Amino acid sequence: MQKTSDINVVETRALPSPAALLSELPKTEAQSDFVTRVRREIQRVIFTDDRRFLLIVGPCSIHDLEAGRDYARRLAALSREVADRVMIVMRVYFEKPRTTVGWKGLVMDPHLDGSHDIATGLRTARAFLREMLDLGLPTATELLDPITPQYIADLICWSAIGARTAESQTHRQMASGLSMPLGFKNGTDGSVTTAINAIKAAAQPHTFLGINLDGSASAIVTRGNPDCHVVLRGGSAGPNYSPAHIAQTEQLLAKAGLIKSILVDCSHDNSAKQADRQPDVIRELLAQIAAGNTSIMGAMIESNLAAGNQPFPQPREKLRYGVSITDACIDWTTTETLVRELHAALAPRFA
Ligand SMILES: O=C[C@H](O)[C@H](O)COP(=O)(O)O
Ligand SMILES: C=C(OP(=O)(O)O)C(=O)O
Repeated sequence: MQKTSDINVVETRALPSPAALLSELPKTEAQSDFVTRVRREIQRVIFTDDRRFLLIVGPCSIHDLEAGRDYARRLAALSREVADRVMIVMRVYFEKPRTTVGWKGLVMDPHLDGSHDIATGLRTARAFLREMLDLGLPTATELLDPITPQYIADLICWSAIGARTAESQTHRQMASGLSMPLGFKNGTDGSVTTAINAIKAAAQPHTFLGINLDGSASAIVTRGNPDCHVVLRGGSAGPNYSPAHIAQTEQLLAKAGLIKSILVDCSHDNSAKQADRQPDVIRELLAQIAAGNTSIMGAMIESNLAAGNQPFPQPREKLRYGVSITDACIDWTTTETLVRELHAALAPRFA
């Protein structure tokens, strides 16, 4: 008989079940309380009465755990310093969507060598998230593969669905069952309607295919996630954080019956992938806030210990410490100065 399936499948490798990983690396009561409290605080910043500015900041991707810890310790200290006006959440991104191909993040390839040891990737991600929470640092990530959340989502305070997947029904369904506030990016073509449609879809109940905690194929039945918002990240036509773009997004949100709450990603097409333009984007947002804007509730910045990025793949021992292997970032000193500037500029709001 002719073979009609698995023609292009080389191998299937069994993974530990989510339940096995959760029991190997359980969360403590303190971590659970922290995640619950932070999610509630973020929800209040997005939708109700917490007037702090939500700042999602950190590396484009985590590839070196020691550098990630080094960055996190600095960010935790800075976060305590500005906590009265700025709510800092660290980008702890383990899954990277690619325009064509490239390294897909620590979950998919933790050894950075194309061996794709996903079991180790999931274990590493979970262990690292626990460390972040123990530092008192809220966690943000992009959820890309629809199975990954079963292994790590209990340790995540805020998540993103990226520009390449905001239009995907699979991701909207997944979002409908997630327990944390979540930002949908506008499409890579700049379409904000994509993100708005995603918010509407994710708020509804869904039933879809997934795995349960034991790893068995299951129909997952969700309630709908009411805590989703728009993230403006620019698009193929250029940036979308100008007063005119913000006003247009407010109108689209109002027309859809959604709250006018917008987070601006200062990176990606909002800075033409020139990382050092990100401070200017923050300054423009601050100018709009000073002029009376109330819909901009936060921003995202790609930042690392050192500026820029470095070519990848290349031998691990040749990688420069604290430098991104995905998108370029601003360095720590620039980040620290910018966050303090943001904190100072927000003083009138709390006077
Ligand atoms: O944030 C990361 C990147 O912009 C995204 O993963 C796409 O990267 P690529 O265009 O280099 O594949
Ligand atoms: C991939 C990312 O962003 P976007 O989906 O906006 O390209 C990201 O924030 O890492």
